[in-house]
Amino acid sequence: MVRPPYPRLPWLVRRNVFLRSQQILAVLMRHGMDWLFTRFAPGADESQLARRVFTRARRTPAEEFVSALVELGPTFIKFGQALSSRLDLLPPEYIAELSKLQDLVPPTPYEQIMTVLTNELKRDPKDIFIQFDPQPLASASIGQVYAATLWSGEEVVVKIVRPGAQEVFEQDIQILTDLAEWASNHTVLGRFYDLRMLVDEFAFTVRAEFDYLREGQNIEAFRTNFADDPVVHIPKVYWDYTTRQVITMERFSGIKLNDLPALDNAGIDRRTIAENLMHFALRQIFEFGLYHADPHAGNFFVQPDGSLAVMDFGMIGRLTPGMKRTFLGIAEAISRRDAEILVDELISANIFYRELDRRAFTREMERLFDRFTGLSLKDLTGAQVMGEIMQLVMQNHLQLPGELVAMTRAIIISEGTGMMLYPGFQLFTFAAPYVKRFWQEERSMRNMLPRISAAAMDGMELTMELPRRVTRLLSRLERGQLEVNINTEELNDLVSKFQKMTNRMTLGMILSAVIVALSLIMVVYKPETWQPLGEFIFGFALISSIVFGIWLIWSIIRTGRT
Ligand SMILES: Nc1ncnc2c1ncn2[C@@H]1O[C@H](COP(=O)(O)OP(=O)(O)OP(=O)(O)O)[C@@H](O)[C@H]1O
Repeated sequence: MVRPPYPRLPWLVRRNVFLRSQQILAVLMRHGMDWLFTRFAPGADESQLARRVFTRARRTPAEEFVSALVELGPTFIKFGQALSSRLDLLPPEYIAELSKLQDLVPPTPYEQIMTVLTNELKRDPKDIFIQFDPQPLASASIGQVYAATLWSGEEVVVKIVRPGAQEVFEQDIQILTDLAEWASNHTVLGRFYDLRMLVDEFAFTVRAEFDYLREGQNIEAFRTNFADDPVVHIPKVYWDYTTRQVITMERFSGIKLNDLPALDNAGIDRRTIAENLMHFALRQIFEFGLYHADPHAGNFFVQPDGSLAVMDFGMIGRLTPGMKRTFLGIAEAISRRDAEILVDELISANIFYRELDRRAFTREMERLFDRFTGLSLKDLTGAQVMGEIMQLVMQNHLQLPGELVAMTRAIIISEGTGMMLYPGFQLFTFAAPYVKRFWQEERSMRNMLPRISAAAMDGMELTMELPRRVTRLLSRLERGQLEVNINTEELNDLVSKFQKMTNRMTLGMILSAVIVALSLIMVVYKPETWQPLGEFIFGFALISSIVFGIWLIWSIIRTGRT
């Protein structure tokens, strides 16, 4: 992945960064999270570390983790929210705690927000809005949302970035990046996961959320995709009143999706709402490859006919056709209970891992499928199946691509809301026609032709290149110049073990030599002829040799290399 450049901070800010780093470390330690920084040592494993935390903390480690994030402020709360989607990295109890995180922060005073609005729109807001409610509809970590009315009478919401929020975010990101860098080289967590990539992905997503022009473009893309869909409504963006830090869009009304009593009172069929919600999720993924990555119930207003008005397009996921095929490959492997194919698909999905026992992983997956034997897909929920697969992925220290995990999470959240609305809702049954349509589209001539022609071009290129490459290879082989570079972690481990062994042997030989030399000196020179200084040096050398010798024997016994 390309690392987005982050601005080099001036000296004064760097000083603040230093102070903030100290504060962050202090908070983490106070919440019993020093295990995060446990230095890498062969044999250490996270379950031992987690147990240590259990014995130390009054609350569960997951609760401690979340309260530390809350104490550290908006960037860390957002980081926690991003981590709550990482079903592949964290155990379910952490995901459950992190999902409760809300970034509701005390509102920035109205006057300060108005200054941003005036500076951004370069006009007095009174010239644009006939009415502007000073009480925010919502106050999140990035921006505040206000209800307003344009002079034309159109009802809008105006989202305004909080002044200074991005500076604080950049400062915290620098610290998180430095921590991730250090932890990658020195800690147990860093041994298994690409922490730097995790922070980079997070920084990339949140930076995008600070850019309302981008959010406006996302909304436009969704409006185009769902223009002909009667059950999904996407707000209109007012571009004349939209800048990087201000976005003005159509205001929706309706009943929030999670307000079940209000939905029942209004007599709206809950099953229809659940199906509309899942229809929205599946069309995004299988048809457009562009999806709302945060489809929690609070982001939808239900209309009287059961259709859905969608809000909050800050977090958007994109899927390449390849990623879509991988996802469907995974779904097909699950439906056929074929562990081999499932592992193949996961591995080909560009996952990150440092070490993987593929056979053991496949066996564990087979065991998982055995547990599902006798159950049809109709009896299972997506959350159950994906949750269990993600558990195995986590236990084997695999890190899936962020897009794949975010999409899985989006489906699982929609399924959860669907089941809350209508307990009989079945994801797999409902999704089947969407999947079928996707495959038909995939295998249609229109889609196959470009892929076939690309493959044919690759094949031709290879055929033309092949004789030259084979000749070069053979001539190198004849000259004995063929070099093979092997650079694996295991080999490095082995080399370092050999070095340790050699060092010990050398040290042992030196110690033996010193002890033999000292014994000879004792025999040749009579102790009564010695000066006090000589006695001292002799005694010191003898005691040091004995201590060293004992340490050497003890360290050999400890590591079991006798
Ligand atoms: N188009 C809209 N019509 C009506 N209300 C809206 C609209 N957009 C946003 N809101 C209200 O403002 C709230 C916050 O909006 P939104 O989620 O877009 O802001 P945000 O700053 O991205 O917040 P968060 O960080 O929580 O996602 C929504 O839950 C909703 O109540």
